[in-house]
Amino acid sequence: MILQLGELACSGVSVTDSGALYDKPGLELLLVETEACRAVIGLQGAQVLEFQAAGAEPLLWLSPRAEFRAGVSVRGGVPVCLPWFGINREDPEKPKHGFVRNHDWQLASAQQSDGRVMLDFEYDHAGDALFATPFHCALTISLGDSLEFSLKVENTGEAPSEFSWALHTYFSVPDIASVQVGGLDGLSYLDNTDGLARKRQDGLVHFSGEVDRVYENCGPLQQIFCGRTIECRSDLCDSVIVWNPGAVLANTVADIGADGARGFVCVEHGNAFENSWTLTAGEVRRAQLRLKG
Ligand SMILES: O=P(O)(O)OC[C@H]1O[C@H](O)[C@H](O)[C@@H](O)[C@@H]1O
Repeated sequence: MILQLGELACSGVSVTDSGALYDKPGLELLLVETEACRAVIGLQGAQVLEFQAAGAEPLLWLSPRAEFRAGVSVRGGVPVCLPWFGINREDPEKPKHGFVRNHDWQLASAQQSDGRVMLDFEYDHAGDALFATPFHCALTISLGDSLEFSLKVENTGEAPSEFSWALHTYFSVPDIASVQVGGLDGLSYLDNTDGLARKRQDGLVHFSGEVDRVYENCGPLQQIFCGRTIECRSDLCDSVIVWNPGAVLANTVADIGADGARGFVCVEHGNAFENSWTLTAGEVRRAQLRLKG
């Protein structure tokens, strides 16, 4: 069953829009305000835009230059990249990071229990020229003292198909120059700033300019050290992508800007490249992510 927003009757959750919250009309949003947290979620892309647990700093970065327009991904929060991550390997002309981040999802349910708000979003793709395989995906977003995601993807077509994806989290940090990312030591990664050359991570990840790396076959825990420690715990997310454009590249991106890159680090969880999922006809796969800090 799909909820019409007007029927939403979950305590702590209200319907608003980007005009009311950011003075930039264009997108419908949900505002979650409970004793445990405050969060903003866009119907477009089922994208969490803000999350702040009670007594903690804001977890996510939302660009002050973000656009709120139908069909355009909002810069910040947690965009969902799917059914392919990054540049489409068969046709680089196709939109980067797939298309589900640029379309409205359906809200299937909203409930509050044990102090957490749970929002169930669904997205159905019929199969088209962009991606021939029809699929169904469901994303449960759980909001309490942590921000949690549970993603399910189902191949509803009649032939096997490859899916790659990521929860592309923008974490808010005071200054990228002093950020370090842990939990990736000893892993090999594909360096997207060097033609996807395969390299090996030695110790913590540091930032002194553009960093764009895909780590494969990762463990379940990464940490972001940025004055506080943010913990990312995942289940069945074998790829971790670490990205910051650095000031030079950021200056060429309208919705970031040269000074914007200082304030965030992307540590993205999913399954891409070698870890992409091949789903047979009717097959369902799931993955989880929990963010706390
Ligand atoms: O600008 P977008 O399409 O949202 O992509 C933003 C970034 O996402 C990922 O982290 C990729 O690894 C980067 O190469 C890309 O630039």
